[in-house]
Amino acid sequence: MTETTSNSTKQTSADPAAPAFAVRDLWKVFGPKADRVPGDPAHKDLTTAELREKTGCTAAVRDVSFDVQRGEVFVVMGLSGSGKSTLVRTLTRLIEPTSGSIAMDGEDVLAMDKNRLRELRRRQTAMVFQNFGLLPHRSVLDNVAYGLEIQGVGKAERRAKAQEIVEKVGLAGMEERRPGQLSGGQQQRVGLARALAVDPEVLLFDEPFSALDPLIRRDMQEEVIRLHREEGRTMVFITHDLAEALRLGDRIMLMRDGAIVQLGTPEEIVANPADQYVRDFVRDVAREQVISVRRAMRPADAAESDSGAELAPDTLVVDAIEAVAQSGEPCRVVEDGRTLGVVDHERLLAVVAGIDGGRPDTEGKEVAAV
Ligand SMILES: Nc1ncnc2c1ncn2[C@@H]1O[C@H](COP(=O)(O)OP(=O)(O)OP(=O)(O)O)[C@@H](O)[C@H]1O
Repeated sequence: MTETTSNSTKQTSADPAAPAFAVRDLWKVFGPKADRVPGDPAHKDLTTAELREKTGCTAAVRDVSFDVQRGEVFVVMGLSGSGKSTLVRTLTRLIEPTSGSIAMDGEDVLAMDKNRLRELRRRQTAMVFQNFGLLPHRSVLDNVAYGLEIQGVGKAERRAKAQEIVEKVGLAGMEERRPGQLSGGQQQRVGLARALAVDPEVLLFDEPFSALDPLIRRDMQEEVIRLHREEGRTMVFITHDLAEALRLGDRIMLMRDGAIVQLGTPEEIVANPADQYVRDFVRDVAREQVISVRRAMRPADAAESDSGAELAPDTLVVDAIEAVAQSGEPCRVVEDGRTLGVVDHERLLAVVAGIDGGRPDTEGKEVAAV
C-alpha cells in the first residue's frame, strides 16, 4: 500500500507552542519595482491612492502584523479592495509577499521550498472559496475525495473518508449527484466537505457564503460553528459582512486600504471602536447581543456586594436584561466567588442605547471581598 498516505508522514519543524500563524511586517505590493515600496520612508505616510499616483504601485497589504492562535476562528473583515484576499493568499504563498515574515506553527513559510509548500497547501491547510470551485463532471463523493486523491490516497480509503465527511456536513444520499444538480448551499457544503476531508490544521475561507441567500447563509454559518465546536480546528475566515464576522469570529481583524484598523474580539470592536471608520462599521449592531456584563457593570456598593442574583462575567447584556427584570433588582457579576460589580436596568439600557461610553470602567476590579 505505497499509495496510502497519512498525517503521520508529515515532515514539518512545527513548534507546538507557536501560534498557527505569526505574521510580521507583511507587505504585498503590486506594480513596477514593488520591492522598493515597503522600506522607503518617503512612502510611509502616503495614502494608498497617493502611493499609486506616485509609484504606479498598489499596496494591497501594508505593513501588517498579527498572530492567529491555534483553534481560533480568526475573521478578516473589510470593504471590497481592502486587501483581505491578498493577505490570506500570502499565508500559503499562493501570492508571494513583497516583504515581511510569516511563520506557520513556528516554521518559516518564506523559507519553504516547492515540495514543502505543496505539502503545506495540500495537507496542512485547505481553502473554501466563494464560487465553490467544484469539478462539474464528478460526483459529490469524488469531489469530496479530490484532495485525498491528489495526496495519493488509494481509492477505497479516500472514498470511505469522503463518505464519512459527506455525512458529517449533511449531504448523505447525494453522493452520486453532480454539482449542477445541487443548490448553492449544498454545493458549498461539498466545498466545505472537500476541505475537511484532507484533515487540515487550518481551514481558510474566502467569502464562502456571500453568494448564498440569507437563510442558507445562516445555515452554513451554523454549520461552521458546529464543526468548529466539535473539532476545534483553526479557521481563517474572510468576509465583508459584519454580522457574519460577529457571529463566527473569536477575533476580528478589520482592514482598510491594506492595513489593520483594529484587531479584537467582537465585543471589543463593538464596545470600543478604534476610530470613526470602525464606529461607522458597527453603528447598527445590536450591542446587547455582543457586549457582556463584564463591560456593562458598575462597582457594587456595600449593600449590594453580597446579595442579589449572580451572573457570570461573560453573560450577554441581552440575557442580563432578562435576569434583572425577573429578579426585580440589580444582579451581581460574580467570578470565582468574587463580586466584580453590579448591573442594573440603567447600566444595561445604556448599553442598548449606545450611551455607555464604551469604557470598561470597572473591568477586572474586585469591588468587595465576600
Ligand atoms: N494581481 C493584482 N495586480 C494588481 N493589483 C491587485 C492585484 N490583486 C489585487 N490587487 C489590488 O489589491 C487591492 C486589494 O485587493 P484584494 O482582492 O486583496 O481585496 P479584498 O479586500 O479581498 O476585496 P474583495 O472583497 O473585493 O475580494 C485592490 O486594490 C486590488 O485592486
